[in-house]
Amino acid sequence: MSDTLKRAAAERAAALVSDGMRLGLGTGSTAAHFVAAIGERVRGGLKVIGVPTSEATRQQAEREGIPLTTLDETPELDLTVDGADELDGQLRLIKGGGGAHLREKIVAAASHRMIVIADGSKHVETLGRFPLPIEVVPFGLKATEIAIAKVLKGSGLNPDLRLRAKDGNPFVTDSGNLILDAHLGRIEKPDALAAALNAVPGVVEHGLFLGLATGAILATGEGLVELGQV
Ligand SMILES: O=C(CO)[C@H](O)[C@H](O)COP(=O)(O)O
Repeated sequence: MSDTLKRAAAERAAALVSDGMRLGLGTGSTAAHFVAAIGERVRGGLKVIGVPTSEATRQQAEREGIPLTTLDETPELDLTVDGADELDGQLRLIKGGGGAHLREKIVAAASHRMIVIADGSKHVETLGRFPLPIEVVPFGLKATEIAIAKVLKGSGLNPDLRLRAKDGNPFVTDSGNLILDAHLGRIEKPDALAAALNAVPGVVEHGLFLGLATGAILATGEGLVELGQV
């Protein structure tokens, strides 16, 4: 997706923000355009507070001069704007390509509205082409991996799990955990899979976001397309 399209979706989302809003600030290259657009509006006098979904977003928001808070101080948010790796027609998402899905999901769940900003190519018929990120605690990694593989097999899915790496080392999340990326191809029953993964000890959070997004702004070559309530 070109940066211009990402920015267009982000700027449309930023236009939905008004004074006094408590915002969840997403993570990733598309969300970064939203944070930049909000920063510009804050410098122009907009009064908002934000909860960042990652350390990277926190640093960007601080540079932009966006006042920040935490979910401990502000447990209820008006609007979260975040990117996604995939979304389907029911606004079900795969997130976590940037490894931030644990905080992203907590922040989205604390928000009255969650708007996804993404390019049109992320809109799919069936989720699963993008590998599903599963965040696990480092303790007992092998046992947890075996348990997840059993769940995948039991769900009729290929248990192709790969430990995410960065610069030759295991990728470590902001919360000190590891990520197993599940290369599934198609997820026909996301609700059942989400429930089964949630039941595995050692799984902290997976990247299936079900019933959280309330709207989406998709940037396509032909312009912006809106899904759900925007
Ligand atoms: O879930 C995410 C990070 O954990 C991102 O929102 C997702 O990876 C999309 O990123 P980008 O906008 O860079 O394509």
